[in-house]
Amino acid sequence: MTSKVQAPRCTAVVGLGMIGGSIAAGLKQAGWGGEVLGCDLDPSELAQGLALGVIDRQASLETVARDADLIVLAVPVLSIHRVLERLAPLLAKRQSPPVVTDVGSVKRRVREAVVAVCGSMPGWLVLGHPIAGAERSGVAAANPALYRQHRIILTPEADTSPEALALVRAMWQKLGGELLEMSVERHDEVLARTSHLPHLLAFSLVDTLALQDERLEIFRYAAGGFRDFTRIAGSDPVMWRDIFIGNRDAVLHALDEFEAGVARLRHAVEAGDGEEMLGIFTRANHARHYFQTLLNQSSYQASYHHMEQRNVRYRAAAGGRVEGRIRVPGDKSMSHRSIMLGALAEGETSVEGFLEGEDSLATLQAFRDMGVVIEGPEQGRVRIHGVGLHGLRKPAGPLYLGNSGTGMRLFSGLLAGQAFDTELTGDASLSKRPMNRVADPLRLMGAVIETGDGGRPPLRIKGGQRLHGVDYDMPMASAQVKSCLLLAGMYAEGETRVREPAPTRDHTERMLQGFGYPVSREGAVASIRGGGRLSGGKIDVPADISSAAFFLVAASITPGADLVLEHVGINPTRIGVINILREMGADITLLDEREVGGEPVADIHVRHAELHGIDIPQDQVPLAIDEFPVLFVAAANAQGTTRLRGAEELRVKESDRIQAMADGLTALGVVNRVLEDGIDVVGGPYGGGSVDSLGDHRIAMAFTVAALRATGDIVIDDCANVATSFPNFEALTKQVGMRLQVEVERA
Ligand SMILES: O=C(O)C1=C[C@@H](OP(=O)(O)O)[C@@H](O)[C@H](O)C1
Ligand SMILES: C=C(OP(=O)(O)O)C(=O)O
Repeated sequence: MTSKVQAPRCTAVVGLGMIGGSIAAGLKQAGWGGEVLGCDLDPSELAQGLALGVIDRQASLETVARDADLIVLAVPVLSIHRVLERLAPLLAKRQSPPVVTDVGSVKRRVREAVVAVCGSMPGWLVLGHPIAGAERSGVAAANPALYRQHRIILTPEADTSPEALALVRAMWQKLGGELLEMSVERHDEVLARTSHLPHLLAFSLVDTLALQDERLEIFRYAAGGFRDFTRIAGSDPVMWRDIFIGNRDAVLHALDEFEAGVARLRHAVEAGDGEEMLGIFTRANHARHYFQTLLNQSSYQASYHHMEQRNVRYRAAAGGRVEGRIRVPGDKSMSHRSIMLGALAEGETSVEGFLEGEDSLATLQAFRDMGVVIEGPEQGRVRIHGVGLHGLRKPAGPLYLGNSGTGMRLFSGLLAGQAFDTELTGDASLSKRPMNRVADPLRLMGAVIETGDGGRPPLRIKGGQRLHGVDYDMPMASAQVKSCLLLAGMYAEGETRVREPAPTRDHTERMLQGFGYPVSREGAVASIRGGGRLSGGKIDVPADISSAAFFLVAASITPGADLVLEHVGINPTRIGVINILREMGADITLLDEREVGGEPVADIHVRHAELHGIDIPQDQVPLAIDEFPVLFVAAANAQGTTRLRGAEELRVKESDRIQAMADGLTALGVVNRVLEDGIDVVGGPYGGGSVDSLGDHRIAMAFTVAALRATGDIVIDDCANVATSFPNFEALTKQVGMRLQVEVERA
């Protein structure tokens, strides 16, 4: 309970069934304080509640109205009207009314009942609904843990009293619930879809089968599927009758949507349309997995669903070892591109080594939203049923790209050439990142794009535009901008030419070629002609050198370290981190160099070495752009000063990476000096401390590595986004001997 709210002297539960009983029992068990009264029409329920210790005292409604400071109405929805008719005049006699709340599964109907009795919604009444239940009913089934880690929806009105709301929130928090607030209308729509419709289907399926088979013979054979699907048909019939009467319109609307969906599937089954079935089943399968991980909460999902944020805190204990052989997850840049080109290709594309991180999963989901059938991912394997360059369908809503700058910038190019309008959105971090770098050149090509304030997301892209090739000089060295324009170039008339001020990663060019789409390169210019086609094939995504970088530095700075990183992509436009570390004195050897699907790959052997500070060569900056956070940690462990210049791009990544790293290093006692386009880091011993990753995955991982040589533990806040690029980071750190503990707390 929050410290401001005083627990009431007397809490009353009116309606002592399973739901009300669980509230009473939970409050008593959690030490809510004061007396807990039970009130029910059925004297045997009350007697049982008393015998079981669920309540302290049985009470009439008159006693409740006189004594209670908090009243929970846990009666069926259609009985609320009747209870209020008796309760309201009794409460009117009190000087200050108690706080009243309810637990009904439909809210509009309850509000109507309140208004009918009281004339308007009183400020002391807070409507609520715990999303928890069980098939058993009656106080004997009361479970004090029923609400723990379950969602509790409150639907306060504009004039609900803040004190009343705070008390009801405190009660649910005491019971372990997780609170959400929304409007009455939204609640009823959401619940119609997520709860009422599935119950309706379960009741109906069991009833239909039971009627067909009077001796219920069929149920003897009913296996897991039937059992799982129909479990909820065992729920309380009276409660559910009330819910369907109470939420009639929203339920009918949900049922209409469902019938349309069933009709589509029926048609596919009738026509033997395997492709359509696969589409429906893979989308459903994915949605189901996604839903299951929702409660585990990554920030991607939390911000999309406007859920209570959690702070994932890393506690990296000082010291540790770095040894063994590991394979870090698949390359993020290539994973995004494999889905994009696979979806736009003709024929199937199978991908291995796909990064199952949130950024690339957001890209995958966006194509599903545009009608592309994608099987997997399962252990890095994905099969994409390409629809061709003109086969995408208009998505039903905005495409949500989470934390991913690459996603948003590459999508803007390929969507500028589609026949339909789209909107691209992202999380809080992505919503602050500059998008004019793609919107401006795309407009030169004839695209129509609106950005949010200051050239930030969301991006609204108008479809049906005729694009034409341009000759574009990029003002910054950005592979995302280059890739965006090359993708748009496939839809443009004539040739699109992009000149880069310094070489940047060339995965788009390589992969386009691999899909049979010609791209030419003369010096600093990459060019493409519109009107070609992509043909699907196989893609092997190597391990991501940007993820390997954390372990390259970890091993380099840790005495005795000896580590092999397997199957890492060593594309020359990505190996700045190796070049820079070697120049600092690192002991890094490439083993078994080979080419896999058009990309060079090697196992990387790295051992501890004494590092020394250097002036980082400017031509290496774009080739190591994502690796600087952890390179600064290498610098903190080197003899002398390491100087970085020409890296202003670091200021517009998931965080301002120059400032975020400088602040964290300073907190540990590492001397540094910040410049507009870089930083000086002075090597030397440093301590532990608290740092904020600012929700930036690479800052979080960099400070985890720093702990290997710190004299105290490093605590890092806001680390959920590590899952965007490196979902098994924690497991791999443990595997090599680092000492990372992950804690999750409600923010
Ligand atoms: O094209 C890509 O896949 C990427 C390009 C780089 O961004 P910029 O193009 O902004 O430099 C990099 O920081 C990002 O992580 C991935
Ligand atoms: C900058 C990065 O990614 P993005 O731009 O795709 O968000 C990164 O992964 O470091």
